[in-house]
Amino acid sequence: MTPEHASELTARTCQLAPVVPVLVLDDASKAEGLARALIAGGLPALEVTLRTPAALEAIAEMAKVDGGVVGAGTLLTAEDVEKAKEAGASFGVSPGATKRLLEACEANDLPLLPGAATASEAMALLERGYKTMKFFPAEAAGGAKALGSFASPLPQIRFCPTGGVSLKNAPDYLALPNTLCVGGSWVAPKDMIAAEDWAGIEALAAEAAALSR
Ligand SMILES: O=C(O)C(=O)C[C@H](O)[C@H](O)COP(=O)(O)O
Repeated sequence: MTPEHASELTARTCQLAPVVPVLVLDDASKAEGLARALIAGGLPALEVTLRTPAALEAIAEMAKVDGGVVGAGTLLTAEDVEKAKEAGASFGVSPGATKRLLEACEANDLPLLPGAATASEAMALLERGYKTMKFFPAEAAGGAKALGSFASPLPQIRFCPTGGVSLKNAPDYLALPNTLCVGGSWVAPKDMIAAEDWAGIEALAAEAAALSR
């Protein structure tokens, strides 16, 4: 998969809703209920981070749920890419970008939303053909003000800011010309997942889905 094609596909995924939930699952048995709640609330694109032993099984469970598009987050290695693809991930997300990771995603046809925090990192990805990127760590890297400043010199790049994004500050990012959506974990709190509070999570999702772009 070329970087250009990957960016077209990840841009489409980012445009499904204003927010892409960033999910950390410790128990794969919660995956289906969580996916159904988020999709019912209006957030079909789901990023399951590869930070727990349950993550790959959770991706496989979520991939079976109609109406969703499940991706793998926190991709760090070529092995992560291969396992995520095998589990049924439709896209990948990474906190940064290395040559090996980019090569693995391109070779395994996994559309990647690669992370970038600076103009130089964004330029290096652009040079390779990526035009849709994650701005991470968003708040720590300067927030909406910093991301907005990329729009003039780098107008061809669109971003999904994640890292410290919340319902409160999401509108600042979504108002930017170079932001497609935001990513955040606030819509699926660990305690609500553990309690299987699917109605509560659906309500958080609906609140996020109502954010205007
Ligand atoms: O590791 C990745 O590939 C990521 O996607 C990083 C996550 O987007 C952020 O860690 C989410 O940050 P919070 O929403 O503040 O919890």
